[in-house]
Amino acid sequence: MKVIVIGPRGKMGKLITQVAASRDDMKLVAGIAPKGRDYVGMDLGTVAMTGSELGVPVTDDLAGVIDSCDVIIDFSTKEMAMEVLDLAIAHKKALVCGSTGFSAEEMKRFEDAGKQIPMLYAANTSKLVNIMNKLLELVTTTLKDEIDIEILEMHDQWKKDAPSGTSKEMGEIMAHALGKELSNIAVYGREGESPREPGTIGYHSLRAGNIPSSHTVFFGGMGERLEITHHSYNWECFARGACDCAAYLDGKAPGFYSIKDVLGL
Ligand SMILES: NC(=O)C1=CN([C@@H]2O[C@H](COP(=O)(O)OP(=O)(O)OC[C@H]3O[C@@H](n4cnc5c(N)ncnc54)[C@H](OP(=O)(O)O)[C@@H]3O)[C@@H](O)[C@H]2O)C=CC1
Ligand SMILES: O=C(O)C1=N[C@H](C(=O)O)C[C@H](O)C1
Repeated sequence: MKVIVIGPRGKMGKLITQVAASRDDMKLVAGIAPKGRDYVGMDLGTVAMTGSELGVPVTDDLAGVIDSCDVIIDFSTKEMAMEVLDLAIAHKKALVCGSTGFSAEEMKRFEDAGKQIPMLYAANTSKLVNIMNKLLELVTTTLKDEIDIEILEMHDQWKKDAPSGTSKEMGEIMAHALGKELSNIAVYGREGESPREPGTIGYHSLRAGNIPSSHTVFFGGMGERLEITHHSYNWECFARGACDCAAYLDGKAPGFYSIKDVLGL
């Protein structure tokens, strides 16, 4: 399948380009940069450091190249995501979006896009994180209000959003398992904030150095606690997952897909 990568100089965009370039079932046809970057016009392989030239350019004109692709992979920014989404719908192209930090209204736009194009949104494309989500569902469904739930996530100092998209998704999964529509967000340890209330889910975000990604969910019971943790050592697991999501969309009918479909979870 023919692939366009948005933001090929970014941390994720670069790795996704490298993984896609190494796959026999994918052919990169362009990389998309923000308007006017000095690397526009350069070879995608050079920009994304794939080890050799790919013979396709980085451009800042998605509309001009979009018809040459089957699928777009977008891990860039939440602002760019909406522009990419509109163009994907207008040109009937499959889209994988893994960016985070969206409002409920923006998430609804992704969901609605599934009526017109094959659309896959995944806040986390690691296989192990998505298996961890099943474990969270099991513990919460089993114990309900018997336990206190706290999510601690750690990322690098450059991450723009907090809490992470993954921890918001984990909170939603567990709130749903508790029979609640929305999780209550509780933050502790700051002056003037009240102590923990029963039935809430606490979110804690830590940003330091170049930590790739860590998520721990603490289930606090009486006299015991369970901690379930995922650590990534780098961002490769997310890039591989992103390409698996794109390959999954090949030939699919319009629909709003999730990584659970890709992994059969
Ligand atoms: N779903 C998942 O599993 C994962 C999701 N993420 C999410 O992916 C997103 C990107 O993360 P990360 O790679 O760390 O971020 P970076 O800041 O490293 O990269 C973002 C890239 O987007 C590019 N960009 C910005 N605006 C535009 C635009 N208008 N058009 C085209 N490209 C644009 C930037 O270009 P330039 O370099 O020129 O400034 C940059 O290369 C975040 O939302 C993050 O949370 C991250 C890891 C895993
Ligand atoms: O920005 C990152 O790095 C990551 N972002 C995603 C998120 O917000 O959950 C996924 C992963 O944690 C890495």
